[in-house]
Formats: sequence, C-alpha cells, structure tokens
Amino acid sequence: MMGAVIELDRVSFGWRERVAIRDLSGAFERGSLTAVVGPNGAGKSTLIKGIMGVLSPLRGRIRLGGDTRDDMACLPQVGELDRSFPISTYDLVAMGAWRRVGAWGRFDAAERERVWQALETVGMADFGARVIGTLSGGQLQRALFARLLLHDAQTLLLDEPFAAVDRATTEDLMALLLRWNDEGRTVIAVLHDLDMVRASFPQALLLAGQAVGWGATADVLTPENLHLARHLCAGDY
Ligand SMILES: Nc1ncnc2c1ncn2[C@@H]1O[C@H](COP(=O)(O)OP(=O)(O)OP(=O)(O)O)[C@@H](O)[C@H]1O
Repeated sequence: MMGAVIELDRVSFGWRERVAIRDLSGAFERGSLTAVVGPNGAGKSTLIKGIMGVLSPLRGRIRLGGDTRDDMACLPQVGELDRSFPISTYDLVAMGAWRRVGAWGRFDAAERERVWQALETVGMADFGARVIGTLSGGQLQRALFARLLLHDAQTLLLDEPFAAVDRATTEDLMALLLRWNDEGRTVIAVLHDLDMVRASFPQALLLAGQAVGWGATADVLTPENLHLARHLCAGDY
C-alpha cells in the first residue's frame, strides 16, 4: 500500500523558545527507507522525538497516515537509556511486547518464546539473564534491536543505531534493519556514516535546523548541500 505514513506540514520544533527545526514540510512514504543526516545540533533527534509525539510542534501539523503512534517503535539514542537500571536483558526485550500484552496482561508461553526467538536472532540467546549494566555497547544495541523485533511495529524510528558499536554488530543489525524494510515496514534512521547511507538508503533527509534536502539520496547528499548544511549549523548564514 502506498501513501504517506508521516506527513509534515510546515512544522517547527523547539526546546523552550529556541527553534531547533524550522518550517519542515514533506512526507515519509509507506515502506520507504530514509536516512536522516546532518551536522551535530542539526535537529535530527528533535525530529525523531517530534514524530514520536514526545515533543509537540511549535507550529505546523504532523499527520499520521492511518497508523497510530502505537504502531510506531523507536530506538532511542543509547545515551538516553539508564543503564544502571537493574533489569535483565530478557526483561528489557520483553518490554517490546507491551503493545500486545498490555500493562497488566498475561505474559504467556508464546510471548516468552518470542522473547527468546528475538534474543536468538540478534545473537544474544546466552545473555538473557545478564543485567543490562554488564553488557557492552554492541550487546546492548543488539538487545534493543531484539526489543524492536518484539514490538513488531510497521514504522521504525532509530536514532543513531550504530553509534558506539563494533563493525560485526553494525553489519548484523544493518541486515536486520534492511529485512524490516523488505517486509514492507517504513524505516527512518538517524545516521552519521554517509558512505553507509549512500550504499543502503534510497531516501535521505539532510537537516541543518531546517531541511537542506529531502528526496533521493544521490540528489540530497551533494557536495553543495553538505557544505550548506555545515555552514547553517555553524551559524555562518
Ligand atoms: N532536551 C533538550 N532540551 C533543550 N534543548 C535541546 C534538547 N535536546 C536538544 N536540544 C537542542 O535542540 C537542538 C537540536 O538538537 P538535536 O539533539 O536534535 O540535534 P542532533 O542533530 O540530533 O545532534 P547530534 O548529531 O549531536 O545528536 C540543539 O540546539 C540542542 O541544544
């Protein structure tokens, strides 16, 4: 099914009075695979939070095409997770089932099996009992991807999914991300590695406090656009 899953109509986002993204318009199509790129402070994480509804737009409108926010799953930046929280890897992954099970629902055998399957898929079957504070960065990111598997959402937003993870983990998790897109899910990922974006992401949104480009990756990631984005974020214009 085609059509926009998320449509932004002249949206601005900000923190207190300060505008972080100005006047953003465009759409993420159903089943699309988009990389959100831009310099530090460009507003990439702010956009993810705005789409997830954590942050309300200062101006403009966001329309969700049919899906509810329950059908969207987010992988937050690793730094936003409190790793000192005394929770096992199994329980972290099981939290992904919340949408099906509900806050007071029964976590039955089928659901438990799904958790183990997800841990297996990301190569973490032996780590279920480990407290998350003892996992390496790569292991934690694998566990968070397993949680996304449990969530089974149609739209996935990932904020720097490969930051601070080793190469083997990046390759495994990237394969999983591409599989989700092959299954018809809409995937939006904040990424820094432009070579990776060019190789695997058909669509790109280049941000620098505003959209510098949004469309086919080759058209967006031009030297001119990247130059402009750097200068906009440095406050030169
Ligand atoms: N929780 C917050 N409270 C106040 N201001 C914030 C908050 N989060 C982000 N900002 C501000 O919003 C602007 C955009 O930040 P954002 O984190 O969205 O950028 P980013 O593109 O994700 O950057 P990075 O690549 O460094 O992660 C910055 O000026 C930042 O200081």
